[in-house]
Amino acid sequence: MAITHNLGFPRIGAQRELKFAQEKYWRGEIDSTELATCGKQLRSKHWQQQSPLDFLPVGDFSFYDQVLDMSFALGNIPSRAVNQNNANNTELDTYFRVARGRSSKDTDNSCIHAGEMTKWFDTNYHYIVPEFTQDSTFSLHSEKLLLQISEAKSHGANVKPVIIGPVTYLHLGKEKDTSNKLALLDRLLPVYQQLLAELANAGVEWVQVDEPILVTELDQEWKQALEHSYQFLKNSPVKLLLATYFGPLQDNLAVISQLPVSGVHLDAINAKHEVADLIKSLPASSVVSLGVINGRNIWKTDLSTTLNWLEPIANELQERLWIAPSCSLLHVPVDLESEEQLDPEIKSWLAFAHQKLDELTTLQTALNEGRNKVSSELEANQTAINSRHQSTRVNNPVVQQAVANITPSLGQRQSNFNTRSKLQKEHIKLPLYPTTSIGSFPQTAQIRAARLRYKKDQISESDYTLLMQQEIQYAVDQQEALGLDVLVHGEAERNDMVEYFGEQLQGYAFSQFGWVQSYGSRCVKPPILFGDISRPKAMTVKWTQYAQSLTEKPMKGMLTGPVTILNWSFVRDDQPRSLSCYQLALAIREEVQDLEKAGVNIIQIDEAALREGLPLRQSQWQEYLQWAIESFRISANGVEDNTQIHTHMCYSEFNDIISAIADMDADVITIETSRSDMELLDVFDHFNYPNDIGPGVYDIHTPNTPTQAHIVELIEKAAQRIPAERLWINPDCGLKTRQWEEVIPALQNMVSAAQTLRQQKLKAAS
Ligand SMILES: CN1c2c(nc(N)[nH]c2=O)NC[C@@H]1CNc1ccc(C(=O)N[C@@H](CCC(=O)N[C@@H](CCC(=O)N[C@@H](CCC(=O)O)C(=O)O)C(=O)O)C(=O)O)cc1
Ligand SMILES: N[C@@H](CCS)C(=O)O
Ligand SMILES: [Zn+2]
Repeated sequence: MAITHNLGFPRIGAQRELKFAQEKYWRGEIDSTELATCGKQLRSKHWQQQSPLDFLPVGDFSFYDQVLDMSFALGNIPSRAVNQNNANNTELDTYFRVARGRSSKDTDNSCIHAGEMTKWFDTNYHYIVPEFTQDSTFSLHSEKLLLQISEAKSHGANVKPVIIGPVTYLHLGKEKDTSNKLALLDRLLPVYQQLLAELANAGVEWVQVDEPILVTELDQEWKQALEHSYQFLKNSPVKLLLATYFGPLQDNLAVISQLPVSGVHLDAINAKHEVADLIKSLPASSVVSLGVINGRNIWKTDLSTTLNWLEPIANELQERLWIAPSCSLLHVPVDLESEEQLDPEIKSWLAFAHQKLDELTTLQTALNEGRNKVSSELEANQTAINSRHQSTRVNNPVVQQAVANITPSLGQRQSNFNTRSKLQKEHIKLPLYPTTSIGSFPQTAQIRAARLRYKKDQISESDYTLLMQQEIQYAVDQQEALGLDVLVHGEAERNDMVEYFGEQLQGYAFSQFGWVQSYGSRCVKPPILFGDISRPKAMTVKWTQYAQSLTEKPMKGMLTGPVTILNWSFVRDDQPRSLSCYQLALAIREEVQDLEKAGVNIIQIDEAALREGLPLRQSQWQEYLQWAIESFRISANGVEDNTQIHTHMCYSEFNDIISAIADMDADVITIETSRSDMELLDVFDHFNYPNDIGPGVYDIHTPNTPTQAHIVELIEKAAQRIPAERLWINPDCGLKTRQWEEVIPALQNMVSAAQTLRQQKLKAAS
């Protein structure tokens, strides 16, 4: 008898109800009761939808982030966020203050900095990093989880709370002083023990304890921490299902098999080859939960092939076999049925969260009652799988041939950087410390509303073009007035830096409602890469040309690079990622060349997700970097020497991959550095990185205006590491999430900082 369960359900809501409620609360348009009601309704709806499963997840809902929720449950709240001055301060306000730097009640815009945010393993979800000091203490605050357990039970459900395990929790966090966070483990474990006791009191039988760090390379001390922790929790009054996901266990399989837990969940999509060894290594009483439905993509599961593999395992394990998606469904959209505009053939190949759970229950019925009980479901599934395999829309021989014809020369510039740099200086006249921005300007409600009207056919294409041109004109005027040196068109016409390109490339499909949470209330709608990629026509040229027509200053063309498009799309599972990336590289190369032909002298190719896309295990980095860097080079290097190629990356910890970054050979790289006080530049200095660098001089994630003096200070620090002649001045990242009222004074200070430094340099020279 196989048992079904789910590791987590998307909480944002099929219509992004949670996002809209969060943002209304932050704007003061609804109160905390209304926000709580929205949360309760969503949870209730989601449990209802998961009701065919044997165990429902509880604790996967969050008003911002599940890691932050864990910090609150463990009483690990940064003291700066606890506002003692405000008697009306609620826990919700404190919570949002940690998440966002301020809460809806902080009308004074007080400068409490938000908790650091970083990506959740190799996904596009971002969590709030727990903070530790040597004085950190922990205390249990389980009220919210207990309340949700009783809510779930009122649905008559078998509940399975989901918590982040103690070792992963510590591993994910950051020491804010010189302490060693592992030393905190013994303070943390009693709180976990207390939590498990409270869950038992609430009638819980199983608790899912997530320890995804088990799919990463772990030092001996972290392996020991796992052993120590689960020995400590061994006599807990609930059964523990230790959940790992996102990859194989490799040498950690030996660790996990020694842990005294009642069950283990393995990602059987990415670690199918480890299933037999895991079963062998676990005690005969242990539950084996297999993640057999891919929780990271949107493709239908091949149910018959899965059953061929799973049936013997089910026979062997009997009631010890649990089946589930490979990981939480947080990373996929909610419901395919909402999609009305997807091509029916492509739609028939897809499964979102709802459909994945349907697949799971079909597998369960087939295993427990025989395939003939679900013969029509299996037949329909097989038809869809065959249709995808055989579709002529997937394969494009011309594209396949073009990839086969790739030679190293495609990734080579004509001359080396020194020669190019001289030519570019003659061609594009720029002052010392040239100022620029990263590309996007505020995506105002007006811009989004215009796009929505266009998508709903309420305005014509020409009206929409006109509206976007007005936005471009506005952005250009502002930049002229500010005195920036290299201008951008502002990206008003782009819904998202990846989806926008997906919408225009052949081989991509895109959804209407396929939203996935990226952080807090912010969502992305990853385009669906289903076939060979080609570019039917130019994608950005007319907007850039229009922008250039409005100014004498150089206008930077703005593209997203192949690696970032790949990493932030739902990708094919029928060919290696590297192959899809090369196809994207060829398409972007054509766009770069068209921009150059149209007279655009500076072209930025954003690779925001190149560093982020590194595999979880360092042993796989080289292989990834080889094809990723080559793809970037293919996209960028088909231009004349006097065309200047820029790239941009927001997450700029380059210590381990600086030679790969240098191999990209972009003429200019703009990076995020302001919060590190320019220390992230050390590695460029030590490596003698040869090309130009624009270290971000202010953090775009906060509404605070950087002062001119602070920017000057940062640039001076940068100039201690990189020769001034090779420095550019720009913000850390794009400005799409900011408002014009914030952008203007910040850029004013940035431009005047550059002017001050130029004058200082002149004086010093005379
Ligand atoms: C740099 N980042 C990105 C990542 N991944 C990407 N694919 N793209 C990125 O930029 N990963 C790492 C980071 C994550 N950061 C962000 C930052 C900001 C957002 C964000 O603002 N998301 C928006 C949605 C953006 C979008 O696609 N907008 C569309 C649709 C707009 C919309 O919702 N329209 C409403 C009506 C609105 C109105 O009337 O005013 C509707 O359709 O109902 C568009 O502009 O057309 C968000 O709101 O969450 C994401 C990740
Ligand atoms: N050109 C993009 C890069 C973001 S990482 C922007 O400015 O938004
Ligand atoms: Zn960026």
